[in-house]
Amino acid sequence: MTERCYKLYRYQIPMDSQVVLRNRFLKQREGLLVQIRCGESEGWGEIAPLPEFSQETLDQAQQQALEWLNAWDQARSRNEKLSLENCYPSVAFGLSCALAEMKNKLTTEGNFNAAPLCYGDPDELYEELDQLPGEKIAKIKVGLYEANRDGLIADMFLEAVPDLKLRLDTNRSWTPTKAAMFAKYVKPEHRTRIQFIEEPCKTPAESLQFAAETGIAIAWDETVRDPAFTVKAEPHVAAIVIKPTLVGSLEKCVSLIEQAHQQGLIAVISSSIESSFGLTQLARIAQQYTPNTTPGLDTLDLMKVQLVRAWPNSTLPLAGLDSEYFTEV
Ligand SMILES: O=C(O)CCC(=O)c1ccccc1C(=O)O
Ligand SMILES: [Mg+2]
Repeated sequence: MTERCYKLYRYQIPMDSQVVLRNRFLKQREGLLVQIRCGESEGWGEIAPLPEFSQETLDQAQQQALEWLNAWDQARSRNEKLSLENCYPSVAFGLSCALAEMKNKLTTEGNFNAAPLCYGDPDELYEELDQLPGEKIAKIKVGLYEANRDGLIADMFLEAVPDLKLRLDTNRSWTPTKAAMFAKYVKPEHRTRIQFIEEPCKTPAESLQFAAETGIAIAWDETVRDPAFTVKAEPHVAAIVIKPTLVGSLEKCVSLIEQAHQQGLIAVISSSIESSFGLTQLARIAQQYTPNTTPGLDTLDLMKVQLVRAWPNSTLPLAGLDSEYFTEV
């Protein structure tokens, strides 16, 4: 009989003091690493509900993960499978990753060419773009300042860097009037190099209307997590953004990716501010399932330390399971 065992490690790491999530500062990032072992095979995953975005709390996720693992152990001893269907998204994602790793279903190669993320200082982005290998693609958070300023900045980048493609993210913050102000400052000949704006307006209908009026492509992010969401090709919709920690199991994410590709849409694997452990696993998922798309994973530098697995070329210190950041559950 194969011996099965599992362990949870809870982590808490300090963040850059500047990180704001919706309405609050995120001073610490907390989550769990899960290890499962079946005989000689071992797999790991990260379960890290994101405050302000996930419905579940970390305590709820931890309890559910323990219950599932216990039930899984029993089910496996009867040679049965146990579904992740009814688990919280963060739990389903972390556990499905651990299972996939254990079964050697996840490639070891990763796509670490994440799109550099810019929160507003253009000079920082110029520097990063200079050093970017391959496709020149960057992401700017907009909707935080005035819409005409956002438009000016986007247009300036597109003018200054002729092979640059931009992703913009408004997080549903513009009214139709503000969205129109933004567009007014982006010259029509530059608009095709906006790969997409994620959720420009407060509602999907307004975002579609904006895209139709301006010819600027959009992408769904928040909308993907709407229980009623289905993948469908619509005019000016270029992409769906998939944040696995907020979406669910690897299988569910892969199904969304396949549906997107069938409909001619880009699927972008993106961060929910996981630790370097989770981010490197997301880079591997991106490499395996969206090999031609730059993932949105440039969030490691919001943290002060990396955990267990290092992101290539990151200068942040790497802490192990025996470090002060971990407690075994
Ligand atoms: O998508 C990316 O490139 C980075 C991740 C990101 O922007 C994000 C990370 C956590 C929560 C929300 C968001 C967002 O898309 O607004
Ligand atoms: Mg977004």
